[in-house]
Amino acid sequence: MEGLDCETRALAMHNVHLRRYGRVIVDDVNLEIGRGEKWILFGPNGIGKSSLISMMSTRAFPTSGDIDVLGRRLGKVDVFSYRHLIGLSSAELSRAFPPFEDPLDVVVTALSATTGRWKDTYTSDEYARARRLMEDFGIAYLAGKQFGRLSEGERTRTLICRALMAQSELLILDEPTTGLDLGAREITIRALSSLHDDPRTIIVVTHHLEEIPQGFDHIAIMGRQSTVTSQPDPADPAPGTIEYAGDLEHGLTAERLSRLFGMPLDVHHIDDRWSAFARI
Ligand SMILES: Nc1ncnc2c1ncn2[C@@H]1O[C@H](COP(=O)(O)OP(=O)(O)OP(=O)(O)O)[C@@H](O)[C@H]1O
Repeated sequence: MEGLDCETRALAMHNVHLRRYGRVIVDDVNLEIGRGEKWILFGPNGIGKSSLISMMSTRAFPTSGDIDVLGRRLGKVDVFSYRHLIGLSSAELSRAFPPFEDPLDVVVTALSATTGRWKDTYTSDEYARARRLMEDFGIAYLAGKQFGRLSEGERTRTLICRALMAQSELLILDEPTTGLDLGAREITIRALSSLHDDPRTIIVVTHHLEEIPQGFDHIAIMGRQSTVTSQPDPADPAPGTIEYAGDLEHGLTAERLSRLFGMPLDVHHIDDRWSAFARI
């Protein structure tokens, strides 16, 4: 692969395709992310963002193409030898925990990359760090409760704390503000904005421009792979691919977003926050 070398590259995808049950979901994705960079992954519903995240986090393998995560080629190196270097927060991951698990343990078990505490033990310093993270995200009160009984917003924030707890080099947060009320959303965006100079590589998936944390200055935008057949088929939509990867300012244009969502949109960037609205 060209571009960044493996020392400076956190992630590289080259001609990546993913097929599920005979249907191509992700088509010809090429993407390079440098170590320490802060990226947004953006695109319409069903375009393949979560599928891409599954591969970036070593939970799924491409049907064809090459993926290098933290310098290891997916499929060539045992993923369990380096998965602890990847912090992940996603709705899918939240289903992996026993319902009676203490949210504090959900956070602290990131250190051993396990989902469910058993014989593993953690130091008081490690628990203190987990509690501090939960305080930062406004969920310190959840310690001692049961993970399975949390609201969607509480679960989401617990998983973000868990992703930050791990000694990871790559952090992937899939829709970290889903289900959060306005206050919780702003606390989360502020906490993520404070990571702008963190040495870790961070990728945040979001649907809403106003949820882009400050300091996240790269964006990968997914769109439908254009086909030679002119008419789009709603029953069998074309697979998703990366149609733009680069800096936010050049990526988030009204013209591109209007085309992507099939409606005239205005894009605003005020006081370091982005937003988009349909043109009336
Ligand atoms: N295991 C699977 N088997 C079959 N189809 C799948 C599978 N996983 C995802 N898909 C399909 O692949 C497409 C992309 O799904 P994916 O969840 O990656 O999209 P997304 O961009 O994350 O969507 P959203 O924004 O709605 O969360 C969808 O059409 C989905 O139905």
